[in-house]
Amino acid sequence: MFHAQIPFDRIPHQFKSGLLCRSSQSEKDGLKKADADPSVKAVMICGENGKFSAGADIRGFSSPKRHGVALSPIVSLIESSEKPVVAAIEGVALGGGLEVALGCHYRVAHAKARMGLPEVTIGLLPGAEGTQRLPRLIGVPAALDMITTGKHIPATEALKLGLVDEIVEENTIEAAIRLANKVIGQPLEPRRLSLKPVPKLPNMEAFLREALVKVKRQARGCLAPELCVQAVRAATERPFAEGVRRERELFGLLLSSGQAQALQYAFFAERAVRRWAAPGGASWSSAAPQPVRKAAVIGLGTMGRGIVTSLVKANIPVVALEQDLEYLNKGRKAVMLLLEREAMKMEGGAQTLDFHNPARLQFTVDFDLLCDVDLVIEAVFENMALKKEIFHKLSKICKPGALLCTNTSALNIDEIASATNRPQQVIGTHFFSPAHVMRLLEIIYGRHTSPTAIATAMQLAKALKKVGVVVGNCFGFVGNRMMFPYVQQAVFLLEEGSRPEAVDQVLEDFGFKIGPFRMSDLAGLDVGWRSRKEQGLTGPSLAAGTPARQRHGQRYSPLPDLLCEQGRFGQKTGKGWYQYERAGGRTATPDPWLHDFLSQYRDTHGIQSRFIDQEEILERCLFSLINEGFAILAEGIASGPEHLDVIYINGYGWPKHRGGPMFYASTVGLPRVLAKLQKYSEAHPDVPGLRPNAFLKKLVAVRSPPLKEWMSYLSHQSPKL
Ligand SMILES: CCCCCCCC(=O)CC(=O)SCCNC(=O)CCNC(=O)[C@H](O)C(C)(C)COP(=O)(O)OP(=O)(O)OC[C@H]1O[C@@H](n2cnc3c(N)ncnc32)[C@H](O)[C@@H]1OP(=O)(O)O
Ligand SMILES: NC(=O)C1=CN([C@@H]2O[C@H](COP(=O)(O)OP(=O)(O)OC[C@H]3O[C@@H](n4cnc5c(N)ncnc54)[C@H](O)[C@@H]3O)[C@@H](O)[C@H]2O)C=CC1
Repeated sequence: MFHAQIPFDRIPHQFKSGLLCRSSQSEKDGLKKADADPSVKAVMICGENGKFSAGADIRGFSSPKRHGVALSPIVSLIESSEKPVVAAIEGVALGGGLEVALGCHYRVAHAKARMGLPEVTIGLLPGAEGTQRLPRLIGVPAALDMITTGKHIPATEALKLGLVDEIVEENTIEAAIRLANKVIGQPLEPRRLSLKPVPKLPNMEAFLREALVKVKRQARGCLAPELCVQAVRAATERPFAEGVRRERELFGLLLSSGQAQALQYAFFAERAVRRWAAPGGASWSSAAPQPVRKAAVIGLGTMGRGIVTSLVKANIPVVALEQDLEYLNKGRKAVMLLLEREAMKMEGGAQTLDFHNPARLQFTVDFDLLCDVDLVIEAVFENMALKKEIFHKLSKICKPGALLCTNTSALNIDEIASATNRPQQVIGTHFFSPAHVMRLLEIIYGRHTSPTAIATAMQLAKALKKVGVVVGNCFGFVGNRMMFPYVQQAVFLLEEGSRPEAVDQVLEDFGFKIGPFRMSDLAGLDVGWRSRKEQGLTGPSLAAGTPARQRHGQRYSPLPDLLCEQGRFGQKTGKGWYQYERAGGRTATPDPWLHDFLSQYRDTHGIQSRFIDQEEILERCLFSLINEGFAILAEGIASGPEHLDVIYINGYGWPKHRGGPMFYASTVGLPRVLAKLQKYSEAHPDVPGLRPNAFLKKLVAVRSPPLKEWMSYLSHQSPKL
């Protein structure tokens, strides 16, 4: 028996999963030796440290020195061996790792192992013949599903699909050796996947056509899923060797598309933001979280019900509190409905949801029941006075160590904390709607927030399977602050001659899941209206004689206020920027009433309507958002551009294959972003959001360094960090 280990010479620090090395020379030599040695009757391939392989080192793909795909010859060599080769899969077999296993004649997996071809998620396709072998082994529908989604499947599912021959609860390597000994002398031809035909489907052509349509619709401009379908199609239409040539061609296309780079940047950015840093030098490496054994949520409206659902799913006992019995019953029904749906989705899986047990989920109107919780998340109306009243109460009732979190979307964390006797334990945990679905958790520290509180909130994000991003305190924090100028531009474009459907189309074509007007209709126009009234920008507190389209000397559009005054709150009222089939309807159709309203508005204010092209729509919306991003970086509200990008990808539907707004700016080129902002700012001098930020100008002046170097060009260490 010869035992080959996948070489692990490029293991990133603190990472125990093996990554394939570029040449894999030692493995190649070992296999050749085993084949030539008559005393070796069979070969077993396994990984190190309980992991088969997580595939190639992703950092290697962006390296200019990288040439071609070096793994295919090894996979072919394994497959063509005259002696049976058995893969012993423990931990993970992902990407190139699974492709190696597909080259083996037999596969044994540990029951806890996971397998997948995640290349699509980093903008690639399985480039070591995986798109050709997998359909031959498990059939086109299952292979397409794995290859186009990149999902990791558990060993039990792999066994059902026929991806592995055997699963074991205990020693995988011994089981693989046992199997290898058993099959010595048996013919290998039927086990060589490259020689097998792809199992036929009665309607293959129609199936592939439909798969392509579905994948394209979901991909929103991301190329990799579409090219994955094309590669699998090649497996169904061409002999193996030609299919491999096509796979290689498509792999090359993706590698040079720019999207792969953006997706790989996003992969590492998501991991980089875990290493948070805050004022006074506190950071992820020094601060330890407190355990959260029991939590409470106050307010069971849109956000609270999703937050409760998230906590229950993470197995954290919850007390859910409302202001009165009527709201409580409404909230309880909504939470139960969400949990029942979640339980249905989890049916058949290893985990179950225990939410009928009052020890796990309790509904109440009694604040005294919060006396023993470790953490409270407040999600009541966005009103400072109300929040302060609640936090004051909490600081009296909750035990001394309890963390007090607010889900405010924009309000000042320090002011909320000032109502308590423990400002060091007050922190913003900004969930995104729907809170049980969206992955982002923006974590906002105030002036007094302790490192332990930040570490605990980050730990909570992890427990909820969310991406926590730590940011500083300012109006709107990072995500909403960048969103304000974006939405503002969208509305200004309507004033100047565009229509909601035209603006949304451009941004949806760019890859956003939903354009700004459809988004406002979904979220409810009344939310922003209430906030503007509180800020004195509209409503009864607006000083008499204030010009309709100006506030504090800056351009202001009263259009959203006017819609709200007409009772047009969006989907909930059946009318907003669009019309809907009924109140609560979801299908947006352009509304002739709105078009007339816009023309009358322009006439009233003497605005000359003009045609606005797609380029201007895109640039004014995106570049104003990016410009705000530079301001946020310069003020030290976020530690780096990666934070802004992770926030936008996970909380605002920014297309991941464009890497986030700041990465996108770097691909467009900072000089171009600056020049365009200058141009638009000259045309609209009363719009501060278009005035190029000083940090952007500075970066251009120093010849636009790569994104990872930007922060080193900030002249001062920001007071926030
Ligand atoms: C021969 C060369 C050319 C061949 C070309 C043929 C085509 C290919 O071969 C194609 C490929 O394989 S592409 C790579 C496919 N594999 C993947 O996408 C796996 C990505 N990783 C994961 O899913 C999780 O990290 C995983 C499930 C593995 C582990 O999750 P955890 O939650 O336990 O850990 P993480 O926090 O995600 O990761 C720990 C550290 O490792 C870094 N890392 C993970 N996967 C990496 C990878 N594939 N390449 C480079 N670095 C990787 C990760 O960034 C993190 O680093 P630190 O933040 O510094 O700790
Ligand atoms: N709706 C959204 O998309 C997002 C909202 N947020 C923020 O989350 C918070 C909640 O927003 P929504 O859930 O949309 O509001 P909502 O209006 O849907 O729900 C608020 C709930 O709080 C309850 N409440 C009010 N006073 C209370 C009290 N004294 N004690 C207990 N419960 C009380 C209300 O009865 C209501 O059910 C706000 O601060 C908002 O800015 C944050 C992210 C997104």
